[in-house]
Amino acid sequence: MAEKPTNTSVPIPGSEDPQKENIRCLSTLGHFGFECLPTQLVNKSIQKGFSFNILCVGETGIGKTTLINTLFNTNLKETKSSHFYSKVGLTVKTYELLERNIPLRLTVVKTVGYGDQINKEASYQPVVDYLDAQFEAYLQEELKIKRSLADYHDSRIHVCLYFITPTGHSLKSLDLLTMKSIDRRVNIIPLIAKADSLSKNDLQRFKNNIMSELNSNGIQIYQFQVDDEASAQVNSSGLLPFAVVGSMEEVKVGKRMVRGRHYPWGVLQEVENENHCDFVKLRDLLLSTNMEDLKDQTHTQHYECYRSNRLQKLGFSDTGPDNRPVSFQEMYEAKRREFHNQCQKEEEELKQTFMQRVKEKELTFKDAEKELQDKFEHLKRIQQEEILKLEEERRKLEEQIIDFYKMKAASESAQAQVCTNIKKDKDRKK
Ligand SMILES: Nc1nc2c(ncn2[C@@H]2O[C@H](COP(=O)(O)OP(=O)(O)OP(=O)(O)O)[C@@H](O)[C@H]2O)c(=O)[nH]1
Repeated sequence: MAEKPTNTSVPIPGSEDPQKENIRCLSTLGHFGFECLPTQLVNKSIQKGFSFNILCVGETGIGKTTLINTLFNTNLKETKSSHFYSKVGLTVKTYELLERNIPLRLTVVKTVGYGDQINKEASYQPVVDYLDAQFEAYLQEELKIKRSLADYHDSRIHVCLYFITPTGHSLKSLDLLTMKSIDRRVNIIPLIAKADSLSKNDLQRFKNNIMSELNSNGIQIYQFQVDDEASAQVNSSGLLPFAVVGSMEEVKVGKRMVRGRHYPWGVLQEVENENHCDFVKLRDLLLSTNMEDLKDQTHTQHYECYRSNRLQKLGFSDTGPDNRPVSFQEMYEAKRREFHNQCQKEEEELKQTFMQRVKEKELTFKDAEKELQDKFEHLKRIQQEEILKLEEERRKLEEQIIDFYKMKAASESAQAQVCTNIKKDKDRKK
């Protein structure tokens, strides 16, 4: 593309026009040219609207819903969950919020029944699976030929608010297990929930214990961006994890109405008083200064990590076996060849196995045939012997019959002779 001449007036040394020295320079009242780019971006973003996805992980009744309501100063309708679920579940709800004409599509994902089971693996696995499923859905959309990423509802989680039970001691094994398994998948911000139940000294000790446990277990939590002074301080000032108190209850203090928790003994815990808890710091850092960074980190760090692992598992890589960079086309061709060779190899192996089995079967059939033939010959021999025996017996029987008839004839003629002789005797006597 041809470069357009620019309108900048950089004076060339020695070329000052003495006539122009008296020209007045007026600064413009409006904005012109590309200095309007940020305005264009702002207008476009407002038109498009913003979206933010929060995952709240914490035990049942730890104050997840109350804190989200307090953060967004709204009343997101939630049903209370029970302690008797057989496994951990997740509720996903999306709300359309508006603050001074800035639309925000807020998705709140909340654990249900977390920490109520004996099997710890069953408690954190659904969270891990959910995070991966959102990355997978985005990856599938990216890999489509016809992508619609502009209006795609990106459900990847931008931040995980991890609610730590205010025991005052240390983290539970479930906290460590869960955070360890999700820290490469999401930006974790640890919170001490219901911090009003801890004294000031206990709270600071608890915070120190938690941070040293997270460090010693190599758990990576979200690092607030360093180009913002207030955010950068948080990383090293001992403020983390944020001690938060949630409440939507409005109480009159002097002439102003504040949100706070009123106790039976009369003291008031103000939610938005920085001397009472870290709620304001959390809200400022989360919503005012770091929201875009959280989304960036989700895309550039966590999603990128998932994507590269997933593609590597599918056999893709940026370099060949000789460490030479390879293009996607080359990789595709190599994979296709590899697949083709693999198919051929498997086909060959199948053929060999088939031939081997045919040979084996043939041998078995031959053996069986021979066995049958032998049996047949044996039976035939037995049958012939039987026939011969029967023939012999028949012959003997026939001889006996002939003898019998002969004897019968002889006896009949003898009987006839006797009868004749008797008759003759009788006739003679007469
Ligand atoms: N003391 C104290 N109580 C709180 C705080 N936040 C919430 N609660 C109370 O804790 C109870 C449970 O709060 P929810 O916000 O419903 O807790 P949840 O974690 O969303 O509960 P499930 O969704 O049912 O697991 C309610 O009675 C709240 O008023 C807090 O900061 N301090």
